[in-house]
Amino acid sequence: MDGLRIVVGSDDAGLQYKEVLRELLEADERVAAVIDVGVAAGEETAYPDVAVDAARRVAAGEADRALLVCGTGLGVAIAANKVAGVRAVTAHDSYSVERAVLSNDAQVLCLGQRVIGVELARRLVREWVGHHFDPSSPSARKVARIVHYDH
Ligand SMILES: O=C[C@H](O)[C@H](O)COP(=O)(O)O
Repeated sequence: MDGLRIVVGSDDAGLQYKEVLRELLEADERVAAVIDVGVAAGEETAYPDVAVDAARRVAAGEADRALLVCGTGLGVAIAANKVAGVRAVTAHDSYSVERAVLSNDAQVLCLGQRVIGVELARRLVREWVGHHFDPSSPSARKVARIVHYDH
């Protein structure tokens, strides 16, 4: 399997975790490329703008996945889901992260810096990179129904 191309992004409330998680992904041999869409320190871009930028890159095929961080992981998910073809989830436990990929073929994982500790965030991201959707699984026809409602 080819390495993943992953977009990372956050607002100011998620910046610290975004930096930590970007470094973790850059050091992961399962990851081919990491594209950072901000924010940088001192920037206050609103979370919907960062999330939609990242989601559009996934929808355009520029990246395979996106990892987004805000205070709760909620706003970035709501915004990313506005982009047709993108399935973004907020997940703060191991099982949900697994099922987000295996059941929902979600390309975007959203985390809340104000919700979980950094070590849990790191663990969830390491696990997330190891999950891959199986298009021949029984879940595929359900995901196809989500895709149907994109149009
Ligand atoms: O979902 C929104 C995020 O948690 C964001 O980082 C903080 O948003 P707020 O400043 O509107 O609470």
